[in-house]
Amino acid sequence: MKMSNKLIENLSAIREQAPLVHNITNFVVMNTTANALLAIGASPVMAHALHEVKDMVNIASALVINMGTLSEEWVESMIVAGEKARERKIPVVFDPVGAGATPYRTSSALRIIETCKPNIIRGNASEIMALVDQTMLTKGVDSSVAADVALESAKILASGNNCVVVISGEIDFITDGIKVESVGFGDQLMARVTGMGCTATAVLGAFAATNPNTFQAAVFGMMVMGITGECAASKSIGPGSMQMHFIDCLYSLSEIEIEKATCILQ
Ligand SMILES: Nc1ncnc2c1ncn2[C@@H]1O[C@H](COP(=O)(O)OP(=O)(O)OP(=O)(O)O)[C@@H](O)[C@H]1O
Ligand SMILES: Cc1ncsc1CCO
Ligand SMILES: [Mg+2]
Repeated sequence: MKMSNKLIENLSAIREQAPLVHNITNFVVMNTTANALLAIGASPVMAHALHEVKDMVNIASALVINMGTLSEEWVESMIVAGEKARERKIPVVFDPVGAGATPYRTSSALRIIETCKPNIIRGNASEIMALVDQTMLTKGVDSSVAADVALESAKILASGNNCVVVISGEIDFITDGIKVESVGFGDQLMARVTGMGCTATAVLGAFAATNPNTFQAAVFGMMVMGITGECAASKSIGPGSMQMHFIDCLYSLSEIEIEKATCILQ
């Protein structure tokens, strides 16, 4: 089967099954990531209370953990939810937002990885490097280096934790420690909208919920992010309209658009 057909099959599975994606995410992106998940055809729920996360994981098809606005109580909820997800064998996707910006973020990210054993870790280059080299500094939540600079760190992180690592940027890299895929779709306006990376992580949750091949789900999720980003940028005059068009393009993304975007890759 052609790669584009497999991607379309994975996207159709999301739209048909509407998997429940449980997000423990940050205050900045709760609304936009819920809208992105709805637009792609998944069913989002945001829930972080310690008293309910186990029960929510119990009915979910994937768990997305994002530490963008972390606090000690939230980290406890993330760990309890992650452990329950492992027990149920549903995919866990982790976004180490701002790892490397403060020691608390870096140590919390490492603790979450250790206990929740995520299937996919998605971050920008600085965040991924900070998880491997603790002297690396991240400028808040933004990367200060290009994605390819973090590739060796991503491989080490993936091999050491038996997971798939995604580095996002102008070019995205996906690795399981041995294989490496790159995704070149996307537009620079994406980096001017807050939470595009968090949206990518949530979208990966929807792909992983409906595709047992985690590596493939990660590649497809990033391809859809990039193709949608290009579609949205072509209709936008700046970050505000970009944010709106991104949701609309995700909703209407068609087989023809996917075929057209990927035909050069066959
Ligand atoms: N210059 C660029 N050209 C093309 N695509 C880009 C560019 N910068 C980012 N992207 C895309 O935007 C999305 C978000 O990636 P980015 O690396 O900016 O995440 P992030 O830094 O974690 O963002 P945030 O913390 O705001 O959520 C990815 O899908 C990525 O491919
Ligand atoms: C800006 C910002 N600060 C904490 S989380 C977040 C959303 C993008 O990562
Ligand atoms: Mg981020």
